[in-house]
Amino acid sequence: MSDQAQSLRKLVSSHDEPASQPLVRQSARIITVSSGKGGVGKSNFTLNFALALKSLGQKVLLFDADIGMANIDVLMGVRPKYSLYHLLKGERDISEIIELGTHSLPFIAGGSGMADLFSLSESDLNYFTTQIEQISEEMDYIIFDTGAGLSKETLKFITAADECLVVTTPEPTSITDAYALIKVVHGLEEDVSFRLIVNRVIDQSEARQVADKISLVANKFLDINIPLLGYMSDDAHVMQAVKKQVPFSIAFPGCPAAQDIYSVAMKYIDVPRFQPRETLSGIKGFMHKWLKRTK
Ligand SMILES: Nc1ncnc2c1ncn2[C@@H]1O[C@H](COP(=O)(O)OP(=O)(O)OP(=O)(O)O)[C@@H](O)[C@H]1O
Repeated sequence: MSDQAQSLRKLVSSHDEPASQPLVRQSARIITVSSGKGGVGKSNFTLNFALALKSLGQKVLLFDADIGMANIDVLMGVRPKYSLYHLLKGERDISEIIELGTHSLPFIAGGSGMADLFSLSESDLNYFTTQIEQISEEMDYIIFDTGAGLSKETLKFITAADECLVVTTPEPTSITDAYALIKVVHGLEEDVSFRLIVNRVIDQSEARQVADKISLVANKFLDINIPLLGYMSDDAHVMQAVKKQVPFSIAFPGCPAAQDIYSVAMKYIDVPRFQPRETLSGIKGFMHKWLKRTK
């Protein structure tokens, strides 16, 4: 095993996995978290969802792919030394740009490098692909926090991934925009599956009502099901945690939103996979599709 592969393994290894256990892994599951409308709680959900999965023993890499508004580092109160920019400029390799955030969550800060990602030469793109494929072998999940809306860059990430978790609130504008996102992505790439996260709800039945509305229309016009993965309560602790720059599930572990996020993470890993594992395209499929749309 190369030095780089060894350092990556060390970086992502979870405390409950014995060092001697052989790692027979398939490619990581590639998830994007997105929303039609901005400001619906997508980044807070993504970060705390990744932390919850990690605390459940999963190996997770969080990739801040929100081009204009990368702020995962701000939510954790950390200042990353390196970002994607340094990888793309050939100044650092992939293991060096993976920063450790709250509770040692591995993440790649987006920042200015994200824009460069879309104007790389063929050979630089190949280098980026090889680097990303290398880390994927060490992960269970790679989660991309994408920008909100229908920008070309966001759509490239979503259409290349295995699954998109769509975050919406119960507001009609947010619901309409969530459906618009699903419709556009589905029109571009039918293989992407969707699940819904309804944020800022009073209770489960409100989340169910929102999910039913979206599912009904998606069923009728797109002939697809959009299951509800889970919800997060409207909870003042979220804003307090944002101000403290500590993820809410760590700052206030017993708060309603934190309890909800753990339920979502447990459901995510417990429920039989939405697609059988063998049919997932994994990082190779992701990079193939992503490159196709980037060239
Ligand atoms: N469950 C919640 N309860 C109460 N407030 C919330 C909740 N979720 C999010 N918020 C509030 O919404 C704000 C925006 O959240 P966040 O930055 O996660 O949204 P976003 O969708 O990622 O935004 P952007 O589109 O700018 O990337 C938070 O700072 C917080 O104040």
